[in-house]
Amino acid sequence: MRQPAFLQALGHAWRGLVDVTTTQKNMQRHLAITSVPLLLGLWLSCSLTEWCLLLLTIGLVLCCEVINTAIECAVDLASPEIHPLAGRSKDLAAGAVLLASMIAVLIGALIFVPKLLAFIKSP
Ligand SMILES: Nc1ncnc2c1ncn2[C@@H]1O[C@H](COP(=O)(O)OP(=O)(O)OP(=O)(O)O)[C@@H](O)[C@H]1O
Repeated sequence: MRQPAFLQALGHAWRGLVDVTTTQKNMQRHLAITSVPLLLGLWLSCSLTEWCLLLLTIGLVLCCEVINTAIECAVDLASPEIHPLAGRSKDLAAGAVLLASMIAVLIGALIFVPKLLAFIKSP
């Protein structure tokens, strides 16, 4: 029996997530680093708003990495040989990941540094 179109699309999207997680070292690094703010958030009792901000920024970085990988695949297919535009396209996609990561670090610092300082100063 054929699956409904929505379930099929969900299956394709899930396959993409499994692909990027199992094949991309950078995605594995992002996922490993993600455990740091999650554990800090639990330990330092983040508020609901802070959790929303943390999850949004983590999601932003992970989504950028998925899109970066998709662009790399498409560029490799369209231009397996060296071409300035192919290089530019990959650099731009990687730049998006870097930008999202820098914003994530900044937001993490804004949330956790005051909490850590208060923890250190507390008797
Ligand atoms: N076809 C190409 N033409 C010109 N430059 C390229 C080409 N492919 C890759 N490059 C250059 O090499 C860099 C690294 O590309 P590569 O495909 O190895 O991605 P990567 O950064 O190693 O990503 P990942 O580690 O996620 O696979 C690109 O950012 C780009 O500057």
